[in-house]
Amino acid sequence: MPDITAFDRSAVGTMSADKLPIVDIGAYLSGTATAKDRKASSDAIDKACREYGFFYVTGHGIDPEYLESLLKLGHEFFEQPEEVKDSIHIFKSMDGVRGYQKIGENVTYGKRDQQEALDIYPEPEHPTKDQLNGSQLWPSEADMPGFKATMLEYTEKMTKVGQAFMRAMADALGHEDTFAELQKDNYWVLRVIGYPPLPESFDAEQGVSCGAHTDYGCLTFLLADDFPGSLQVESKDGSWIAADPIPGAFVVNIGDIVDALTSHGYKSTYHRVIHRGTRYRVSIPFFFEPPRDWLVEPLRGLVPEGHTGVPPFKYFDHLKSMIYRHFVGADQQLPDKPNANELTQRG
Ligand SMILES: N=C(N)NCCCC[C@H](N)C(=O)O
Ligand SMILES: O=C(O)CCC(=O)C(=O)O
Ligand SMILES: [Fe+2]
Repeated sequence: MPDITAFDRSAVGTMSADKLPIVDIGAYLSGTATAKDRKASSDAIDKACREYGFFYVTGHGIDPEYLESLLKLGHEFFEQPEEVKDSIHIFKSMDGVRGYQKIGENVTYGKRDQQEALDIYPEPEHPTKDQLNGSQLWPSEADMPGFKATMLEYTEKMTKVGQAFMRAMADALGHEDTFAELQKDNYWVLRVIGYPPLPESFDAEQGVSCGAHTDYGCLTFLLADDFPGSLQVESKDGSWIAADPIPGAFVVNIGDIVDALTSHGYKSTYHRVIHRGTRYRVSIPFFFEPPRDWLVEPLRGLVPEGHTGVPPFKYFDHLKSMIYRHFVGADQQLPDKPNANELTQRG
């Protein structure tokens, strides 16, 4: 069980003046970079993954205007009439999780998040009612022309950036074979989130914009409207660092899978959203994931002496167990995170 009482994650808490590091992935995407360029890049990535698990990424090669247009599409989606959004509500999807969720229907550690959202997953070859195997619900072409094509195109572009990141990590950590497996048939999750501002005086005990959590996959690439202070990252001393957007950069964080693989060497860090003010905020996290049927095993040589590492688990089981506890009405006991504390308990 994760120790979520170690810090007071529900209260607003102390903010830190610390800033997240900036790393450049360009050397892993360009055909002309030298081995020296790649070394500089992978060293910086290694340091950022160990110290923060959260950083800014430049050199990804994705056009800033295109990214702006995606955020605009996100706004347009949430501005649709309630009936349009309801027509693709998750409760209407085959597997209960692909589509729209209203404000308060998302739950993090038992508290309702003050956000609405659209969850998008890869379309299975043969959709069924099995968990995470349904058909994706999309806004109709009449309501939102081009929305589906644009979002799917974005997942393709981001999968390539995620794979470049895996190459940088392989260079930093060794284990080329494992990292080669993490660069093909990658699963992904795309979430479009809308946050109305919290009321002037809100009770954190009743839930914030998004409660503190870690992400479940390999890497999260976040695209978000520029609202300083809204996204906050937990630092080692328990204070919160503002992960304010930087133009042209993604905010990137390590997820549970890379955390487990590296025996917590690369950290999946708790983060949360407390969005205040007067304007509506949209964010679009792209979750870069392992292949669907991947078995996660701690990498040899990275398990601290005297420990056994996180016991092997199936990535997709982890994803399903996390996803199906997210929504109102679901079983709301605290999820068992494979990355939390297990290492020291089993050592
Ligand atoms: N697919 C992902 N990672 N979605 C983001 C999760 C936000 C926290 C979630 N309600 C929780 O309870 O963990
Ligand atoms: O909206 C944000 O800035 C972050 C959202 C997030 O952490 C998530 O959905 O996993
Ligand atoms: Fe997150």
